[in-house]
Formats: sequence, C-alpha cells, structure tokens
Amino acid sequence: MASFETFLPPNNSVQIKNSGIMGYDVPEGVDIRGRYDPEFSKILTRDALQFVADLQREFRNHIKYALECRKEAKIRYNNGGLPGFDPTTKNIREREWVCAPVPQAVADRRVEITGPVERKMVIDALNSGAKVFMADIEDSLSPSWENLMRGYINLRDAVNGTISYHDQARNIVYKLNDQTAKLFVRPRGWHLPEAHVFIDGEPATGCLVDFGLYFFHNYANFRKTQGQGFGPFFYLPKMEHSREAKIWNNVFERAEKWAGIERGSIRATVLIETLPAVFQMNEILYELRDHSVGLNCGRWDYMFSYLKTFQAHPDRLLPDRVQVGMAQHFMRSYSDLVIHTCHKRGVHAMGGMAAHIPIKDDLKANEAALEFVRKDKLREVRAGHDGTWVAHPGLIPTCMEVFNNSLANDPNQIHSMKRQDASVLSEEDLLQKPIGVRTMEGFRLNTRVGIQYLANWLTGLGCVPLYNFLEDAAVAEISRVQIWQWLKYEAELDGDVRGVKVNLELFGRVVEEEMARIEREVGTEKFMKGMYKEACRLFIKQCTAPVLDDFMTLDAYNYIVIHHPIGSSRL
Ligand SMILES: CC(=O)SCCNC(=O)CCNC(=O)[C@H](O)C(C)(C)COP(=O)(O)OP(=O)(O)OC[C@H]1O[C@@H](n2cnc3c(N)ncnc32)[C@H](O)[C@@H]1OP(=O)(O)O
Ligand SMILES: O=CC(=O)O
Ligand SMILES: [Mg+2]
Repeated sequence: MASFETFLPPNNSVQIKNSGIMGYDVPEGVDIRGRYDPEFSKILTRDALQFVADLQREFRNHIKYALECRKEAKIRYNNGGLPGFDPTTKNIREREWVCAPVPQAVADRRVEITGPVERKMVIDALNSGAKVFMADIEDSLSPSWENLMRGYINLRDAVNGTISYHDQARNIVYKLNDQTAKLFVRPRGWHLPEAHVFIDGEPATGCLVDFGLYFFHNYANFRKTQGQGFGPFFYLPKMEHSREAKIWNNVFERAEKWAGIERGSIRATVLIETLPAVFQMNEILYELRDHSVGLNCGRWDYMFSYLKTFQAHPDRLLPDRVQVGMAQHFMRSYSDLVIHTCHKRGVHAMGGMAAHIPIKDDLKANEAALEFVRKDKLREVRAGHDGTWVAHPGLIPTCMEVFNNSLANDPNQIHSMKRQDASVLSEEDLLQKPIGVRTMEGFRLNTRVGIQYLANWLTGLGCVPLYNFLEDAAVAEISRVQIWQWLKYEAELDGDVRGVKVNLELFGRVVEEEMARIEREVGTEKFMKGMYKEACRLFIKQCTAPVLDDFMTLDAYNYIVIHHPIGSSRL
C-alpha cells in the first residue's frame, strides 16, 4: 500500500505557461492565450471580444471591491461575528414593492433540468420535456478552455435551433424536437478568473466572458425563438450581497443599451446559495427588480457556505453531510423564507436539487431513490415553491407528476401561496445548528468522494455519478470543508464510532485506505491513467491548509490552465 506521503502535494503545482497569440483577431488590449481553433474563432470575433473587454473595463473595479467586501465579511465571521439582516436596508425589506411582471415565456417553470453545456446533453435537456433547461457553465462544468469554447458553440447552435450530434457508436444523429425547454444560462461566479483571456494584462472575469460571449452571439435570435420578445435568461450563482446583484443589474443594462433592446429584456434567477445571501434576499431582488425572475434554493452550495461562514466556529460543526437535509430547521427556514420573499415581490421561488439520480442496475434501490425525490418535491410544492430542479431526464416524470398534481393548470403559485407565516422567521431560525452525528463512514465518504470528484474535474468532467448521487463542485466542496473543519478542531466522531478524534494521523490512514478502495472500484488501469494521485495530493493540501481556501476550484484551476502555444491540452 502506498504511504500517506506519496499523496502529499509537490512543492509547485502545474505552472501557467507563457503565451503567444496565434490566429485570433483581437481588439486593442485583449490577448487570447487559449488554443487556436477555427471553430472557436467564430465565437472569439473581434467585435465579441470588444464587447467583453468593454464590460471588463467598466465593471472590474466594482467586482474587485465586491470581492474585497467578501474578505472583510469573512474576517468578521472568523472573529466570531454572525451574518444577519442589515439594519440599514430595513426599509427595502419592509416597504411594499414588486419586481417587473414575469414574462409569459417563463411563467411556468414547474420542472427545470440542469446540466453542463456539453453538446449531447444540451440536446437531451432541451428535448427532455422539462419546462426549462439551465445550461451550466458553473457547478457542473470543469472550466477548461476546450469545455468553455465548445460550450459557447453548443449554446449558439442551440439558440439557432441547428444543434445536432452524431453518436458514431450508435450511428444516431440527435437533433432538437419541435417543442423544447426554455434556455437559461448559468455563468460562473464572480470569484473565478478566465486565465485564457487577458484584458489589459489581467485575466478577465470568468462570468463576464461567459455572459458577454453568450449575449453577444445570441440575444437577437433568443428573443425571436425562445423568449417571446424577452431574454436572454440567466441563472446567477454564489452571490453573497446585494452589491453583487447591483453589478449584474448594471451589466444587464449596459448590454441592453448596447443591443438597443428594451430595459428589462434580460431576466435572471438568482441562486440563494450562500448563508450571507439569505439575509439579503429582498435587497438582491430590489437591485434586480427590472431584470428578475425569482430566486432559487441552491441547497448544496448553501450547506457549503454554512460550513465556510462558520469555519472558525467550532461550536457549529455540521454532522455528516447526508444528514443535513431540507428537514433540518435552518434549511426548512431558508426555503420558507425564499418562498415568502419571492411571492411578496411577485416572482418565482424555485426549489433545489435532490442529489439522487436513477440507479440502473438495482430496481429496488432505484425505486427508493425515486421515492426520495418524489417526497422532496412534494415538500417543495406544498411549501409553495413554483418549480424545481432535476439533474437527470429520468427524474422528470416523477417531478412533473408531483407539480402537476398541485399546480394543475396554474403556471405557478406566486399569487396563491404567500406564506405570511414565514415572515416572522428570525436570524436564529436561519442559523440554527443542525442535529445529527459525525461518523467514520461520513469521514471516509467525504474523502473518497472529494478525491474522485477532483480527479474527474481535472480531466474535464465537472459532474459525475458517484455511489448513486450526483457530485458536482458544490457537493464536493461540502466534503472538503467538512474534513478541513473536523481536522482543524480535532472533532470527535459520535456516530458509528465514539470517542475517536479526527486528526492528521487518522486522515492519513483514511486517505490511504480510501485510495486503495478507489483503485479497486475503478480498476487499476483507469486509476493509473487517470488523475487520482494528483487529485489526492490536491485534496490533502486543501484539507490540511492552515487557512481554508475560499473555493476548491480556484486552486485546482491552475492545473487545467493550458496556455498556447506551449504544451497541448491535457483534456
Ligand atoms: C448543486 C448543483 O449545482 S446541481 C446543478 C448542476 N449539476 C448538474 O446539472 C448535473 C447534471 N447531471 C449530470 O451531469 C448527469 O446526469 C450525471 C453526471 C449526474 C449522471 O450522468 P450519467 O450517469 O452519465 O447519466 P446516465 O448514463 O444515466 O444518462 C442517461 C442518458 O441521459 C442523458 N442525461 C443524463 N443527465 C442529463 C442531463 N442533466 N441533461 C440532459 N441529458 C442528460 C445522458 O446524456 C444519457 O443519454 P444517452 O442514454 O442517450 O447516452
Ligand atoms: O447550484 C445549486 C446548488 O445547490 O449549489
Ligand atoms: Mg451551486
């Protein structure tokens, strides 16, 4: 068996290589350092890059400031402070106001399917029978140059209606049906740079590249074919404060003005998936009131954010991640307050993702998984959610049936489920510590899943099925931060074993044993060819870092940045 040291990180990880420009026609101040491809150059046109560069120049200082404010808030929480409602914005919370009316095209969002912007999946998702497809450049996409560029091409072809995919092995050509789901696009969060696009000597902001290139190429067609005069539509991830929503609102207004379309054409649903943001929901909607179509419960990142916000609060260690479900008081309160807030402001309150996926080789286990999802969706629709998320087409019939039974012919519950009872939810309700235990099995699962997820991410897969659950960046983050926190405070396991303290020695042993298990499960050939050892080193580094990294994917990103022309893509 390999020793723990085998998996420790090397002194220096993959270095960003020097660049050269080849082929792309770039405007002043823009440098493309990703691989040249004639297909990519149809997206990276001079005018499109100029549009992105203008956004970057106009908003970069606002973004830097917002990220600085996140750091200040972190210091406050690390010094014992708690997030809470902001007394200075009380009047926004208490005054009567509503967001712009919901466009007809997206009034009914009872089931939304999500998935990375991979070509075949985009077609499957649009054809799936769901009302909406959230095409994801975020939690479920490893943001390699190849994945991103192909993703932008796929989105363009999807909006044009010309997207097709030839599966050589099956000799089937996949195309769009006449009826398709409405397309929403989720760009990356504010924190992620795009290291293949330099603007004025600095990496561009990832989400401005995602938004800018997608908007530039698609706004006109989208409004004709998808949005009934509105659009494009977006999901906005991982915000912590309304000042970040204000930047998005300004980006939208800037884009609308540039395109010569009416203010309020672009619409976005904001994921409430950080703990600080739950206290800012009215403020976020207020900033985006002309561009909003609601909020969504991003429950996995929300749990990650709870862990991260309370990283220095040993009195708030979470139990095993499988025990932190929506029935926990703080999670239920969060969902209820999302519903109350959205409906008061006249927009959708979208539910979240149950991580269960269909199980192919075990009928009984599959039935149990579907039953779990059915109950989760029943809770959501009864609570007042207007729609929900599925990660797999196989879950659509179950979720559709649950929502159809409750909504019948109404497109949503915005005006029928006000949830006044939730208006009294307090800071204590939203922060209440969850009940549960910490187990050795939970510790092992965190290790096994965290390493495997990273190994996949490093080879270009941002969402993978592991042990019959979907694992994406948000879910894997929970594993990482939980191990970091248990190690930091030498948490005592109190479930399947008692009195065992989590320390470096235990972690080392668990890593070795779980790596051996992973090798057995995936097979030695795949294990050797894959990135499991690199992932393991990275995971250990992150779990044992003296200071918690804000995001696992920020550090890991350095491993997938490949500058042109030196070296070729590993993906
Ligand atoms: C916390 C969050 O942020 S959640 C939102 C972000 N995460 C996601 O969107 C996850 C999206 N889902 C997925 O990536 C996948 O479903 C996984 C990784 C969970 C499971 O993948 P697999 O095990 O490969 O799925 P499986 O083999 O059962 O797929 C069966 C078929 O459904 C298709 N499919 C699976 N998931 C999706 C999807 N989300 N959208 C469209 N098609 C899909 C597959 O392409 C496949 O098609 P085929 O039979 O013609 O080849
Ligand atoms: O993005 C969704 C989440 O749960 O995180
Ligand atoms: Mg998320």
